[in-house]
Amino acid sequence: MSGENPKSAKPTKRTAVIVVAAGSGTRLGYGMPKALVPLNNRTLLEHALDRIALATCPDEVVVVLPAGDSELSALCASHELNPRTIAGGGTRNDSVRAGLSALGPGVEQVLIHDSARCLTPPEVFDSVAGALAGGATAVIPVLPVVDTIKTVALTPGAEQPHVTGTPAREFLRAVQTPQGFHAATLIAAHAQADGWDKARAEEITDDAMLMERLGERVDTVPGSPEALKITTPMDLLLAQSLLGAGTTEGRTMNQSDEQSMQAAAPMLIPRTGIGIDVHAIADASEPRDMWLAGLHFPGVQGLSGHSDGDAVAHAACDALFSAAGIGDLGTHFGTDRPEYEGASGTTLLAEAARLVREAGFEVGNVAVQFVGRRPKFAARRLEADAVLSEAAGAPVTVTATTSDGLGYEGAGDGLTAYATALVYSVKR
Ligand SMILES: Nc1ccn([C@@H]2O[C@H](COP(=O)(O)OP(=O)(O)OP(=O)(O)O)[C@@H](O)[C@H]2O)c(=O)n1
Ligand SMILES: C[C@](O)(CO)[C@H](O)COP(=O)(O)O
Repeated sequence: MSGENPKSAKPTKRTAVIVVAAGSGTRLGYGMPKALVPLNNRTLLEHALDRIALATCPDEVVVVLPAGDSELSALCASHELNPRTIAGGGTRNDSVRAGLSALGPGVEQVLIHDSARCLTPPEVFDSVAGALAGGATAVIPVLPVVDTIKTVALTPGAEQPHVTGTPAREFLRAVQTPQGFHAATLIAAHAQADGWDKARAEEITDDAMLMERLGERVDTVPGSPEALKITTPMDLLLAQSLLGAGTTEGRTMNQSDEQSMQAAAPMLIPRTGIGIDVHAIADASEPRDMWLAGLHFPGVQGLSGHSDGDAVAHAACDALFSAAGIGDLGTHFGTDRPEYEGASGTTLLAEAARLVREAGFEVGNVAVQFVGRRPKFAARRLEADAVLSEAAGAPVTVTATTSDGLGYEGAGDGLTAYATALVYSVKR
C-alpha cells in the first residue's frame, strides 16, 4: 500500500469478509486446490486468514471452499478466526454467490477477497472497510499500471493478434481484492447476474464490474504490491521471497523497507537432487501386482522387492533426499524402520516430502522418467502426475520410454526410474 491512507478506525457498520478459496489452481499446477498449496510451511488460505485476523474491520468471516473438501475446512476450524465455511461453485462468481448466501444477519458491508491474494496486508482490509463506512457503495484497492497496455484484435488467418489501440496509462489501474460493497446492493447485483446466459456471465471478472453494469459508482483506495495474485509458479516464488524478507507479517512495506530488502536480500539458490531405482520384474512363478508411479496396473506382472516395488516413487524419494542433503532411501526407510516394510510408493513419497520440509526446504518440483517395456503408461500419465503430486504436495511429473530392445529393460526383465528434484531453503 502506498501509505497515503492512515489506518482506518473500526467501521461502525457490521462488516463481513468473504474469502473465495474454491478455485482449482490449474495454472499453478500443484494438482491440489490452490488454497491448500504450501508457502513457508503454511497454506495460502492460512496466510490470508492470518492477515485478516490482524485487521480491525471484520465482524464475521466466511470462507468458500472447493466442493467435497475436508482438509481446508479442518484448517479453518483450527484457525483463530474460526470462520464459517461453505462449498463454492464452478466459477468465481458462483463461489461469491455461495459466500453471500452464508452471511449472518445484519451485515451492512461485505468485503470479497481472493485467497490467492494471500499476502494482502491487514491495512488494505481496513482502508476498504473505512471508505465504505464513510458512505461509498463500492470500493476497490488499485495500483497504477507500470506497463503500456494495448487493446488487440485477431485478424482472421493470423496467429497473433494485431494492436487496435493504446489506452492512456494515467487512467488505467490494476485491480486487487478485497473489494468492498454495500451488502444489500452486492447481493441484489449477484442475484440479477445469476440469471444471465453463460457468455454474459463470463464477461464478469470481478465483483466491481457487476456494480459498474448496474450503474453504481465504484471508488478506489491504494492497493499493495504484496496483494499480488498467486496464479503461476513464478508468483509463488515472488511471494516466497517477500516472506523470506520478513516484510509481510501483518504490516505494510514502506519505501525504506523496500530499499533495505533490495540491499540485504540474499540470492535464493535452489538445490537439485538425483535419484535412481532399479527393480526386476518378479518371476512368472510368483504372480505379483504391478504398482508404478502410485498407480495399480491390473494384469501386468509386478516388480520384485520387499515393498510394492514402485521404482518411480522410490527414485522420486531419493531425488528429494539428495536435493535436501539428508541421506537416501536406506537412511530413512531402511531395514531398521520395520514400519515402512511393504509401504506403498505414495506413502514413502509423502513421508520423504515431509522430512525434506522438516529439514527447512520447500519442494519446487520432481521429474521422473522410467525406462521399461511394461506397463504401457501414456494413457495414465496425467493420473500418475496427480497422485504423486498430491503425495509430495508439489508438482511431480512422470514420463516413460523404452530402451529400443537393449539391456534388461529391453528384454522385459526389469525397469529403471531416474528422478531429479528441486528444493529451496525456507529457513529464515
Ligand atoms: N470456482 C472458483 C474459481 C475461483 N475461485 C477463487 O477466486 C480467486 C481467484 O481465482 P484464480 O486465482 O483464477 O484461482 P483458480 O481458479 O484456482 O486458478 P486457475 O484459474 O489457475 O485454476 C481464488 O482465490 C480462487 O480460489 C473460487 O472461489 N471458485
Ligand atoms: C478479482 C480479481 O482478483 C481482481 O483482479 C480478478 O479479477 C480475479 O480474476 P480470476 O480470473 O478469477 O483470477
